[in-house]
Amino acid sequence: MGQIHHYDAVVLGGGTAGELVATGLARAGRDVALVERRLVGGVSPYFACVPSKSLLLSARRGETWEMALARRDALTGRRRDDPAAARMAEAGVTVLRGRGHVVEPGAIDVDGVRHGYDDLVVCTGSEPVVPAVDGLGDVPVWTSDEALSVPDLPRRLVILGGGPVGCEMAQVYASFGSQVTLVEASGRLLAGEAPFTGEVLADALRRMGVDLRLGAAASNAGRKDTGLRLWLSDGGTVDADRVLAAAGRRPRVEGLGLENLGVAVAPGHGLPVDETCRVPSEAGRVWAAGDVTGVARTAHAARYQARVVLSNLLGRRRTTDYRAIPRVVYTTPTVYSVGISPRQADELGIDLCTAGYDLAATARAAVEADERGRVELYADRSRGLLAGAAAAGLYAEEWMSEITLAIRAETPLSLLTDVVHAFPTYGESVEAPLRELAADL
Ligand SMILES: Cc1cc2nc3c(=O)[nH]c(=O)nc-3n(C[C@H](O)[C@H](O)[C@H](O)COP(=O)(O)OP(=O)(O)OC[C@H]3O[C@@H](n4cnc5c(N)ncnc54)[C@H](O)[C@@H]3O)c2cc1C
Ligand SMILES: NC(=O)c1ccc[n+]([C@@H]2O[C@H](COP(=O)([O-])OP(=O)(O)OC[C@H]3O[C@@H](n4cnc5c(N)ncnc54)[C@H](O)[C@@H]3O)[C@@H](O)[C@H]2O)c1
Repeated sequence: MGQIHHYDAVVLGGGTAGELVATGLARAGRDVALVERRLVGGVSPYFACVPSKSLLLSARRGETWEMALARRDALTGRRRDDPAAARMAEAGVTVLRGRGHVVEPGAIDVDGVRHGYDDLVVCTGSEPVVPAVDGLGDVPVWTSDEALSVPDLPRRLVILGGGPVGCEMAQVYASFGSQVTLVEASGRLLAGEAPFTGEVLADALRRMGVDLRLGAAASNAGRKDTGLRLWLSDGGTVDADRVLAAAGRRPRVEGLGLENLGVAVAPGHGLPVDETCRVPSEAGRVWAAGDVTGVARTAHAARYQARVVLSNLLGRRRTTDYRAIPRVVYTTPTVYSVGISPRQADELGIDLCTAGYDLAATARAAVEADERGRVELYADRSRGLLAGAAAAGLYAEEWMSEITLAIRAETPLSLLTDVVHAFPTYGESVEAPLRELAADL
């Protein structure tokens, strides 16, 4: 097998992270190839962030399913990647279509053709986990890929998992008329986040007619004359026409030839990276960014890590700081979490001082005629600084950025309490809890 070209860098995986690294390197004059086996752009524009947010917006506006599909398919470019590939070419990136597999340090095979590189950047993303449920292979199962790309509107949909994907999809499909049952193994929705967020969301979903089965896992599945049946660990059953597996995603590390670089990945974990996003390896310069690292698993975190890799590759040392990466669920109301959660604080033995505020007490809630939601701020008592926050409320994805900045910048509470918010906004809701924390610490 002859080597056809030696690149300064090969980026393996052309999603959110890979595109950013590859274009940045090319624009800086480096000879760079992007290896992509499916669609240039990865999952976000075609199967994840963009279509899910489009459908949620259509649901909120009360559009018909047909209008929502038309909007979704236009925004995703009907899942064609020509524009994204053209952007790469314009930036000077060589796109190598096919499956990449490292054969030895400095050499990668792409569908039978060998290419050389100085730096390798692994940006292969993640893949959905279909839970091990007996009989699930015999019934129609979607992952978010299908739920966000096909035109079907199942009459009865059962969703396995009450994380961000399960909650967003429950709201979408229930809004457009599917009878939705959501099965979540732990006792609440968004199990890793502040408990009130899952409660606010559960209330919103129940009001739309979603049947929530919390604290129950699916144990068996089978076909029925009309559709399928799921048997749950709490003895209950669910009849439906389709299952949507929303039970998490795993970093895509298999089949990449990482063993040929002496890189070991612990089962169920992401590709290990140091604070510069470099993969510890004896075999050359290997970097990683995005879901494959398993760190923060959002598009904005993928872009952040990609910028860190890019900077280091261009000779400007930069390190990551994950203290204030937002985690947002774009339902109505929105759930926004950032920094440390009460559960993480418990696990880490961090003493949190908590102050909260119900959005109903803001003038904005009266104006919007929407009193749902709450904000909670968490300060690290030993440091006297904000360490985390959570909010469930309309537009929280916009008005919580200030708290994100405060956590990242370690802004003193005395200064935060001097910030003036416009009236009438939901943003005013952080003023009272900030004063409370400043008084307590
Ligand atoms: C339903 C859903 C909704 C989401 N909504 C949001 C949201 O609203 N906001 C948000 O911030 N995040 C959201 N996310 C998460 C977000 O989509 C991901 O964090 C982000 O897209 C990860 O980007 P990435 O570059 O790491 O991976 P990807 O975009 O998955 O890119 C990886 C690429 O690598 C390619 N690849 C893999 N292996 C190989 C190989 N061997 N050879 C060649 N190519 C290969 C794949 O084909 C893929 O194109 C959502 C996720 C889902 C599932
Ligand atoms: N808005 C966003 O930023 C956004 C939106 C969607 C997804 N994402 C990303 O995608 C990733 C995957 O999201 P997700 O919601 O699929 O995963 P998740 O891991 O967040 O949640 C999966 C849930 O499924 C439950 N579960 C697992 N097996 C089950 C079973 N057999 N029966 C019932 N419940 C079961 C788990 O208890 C868990 O609560 C997340 O890491 C997230 O960062 C982000």
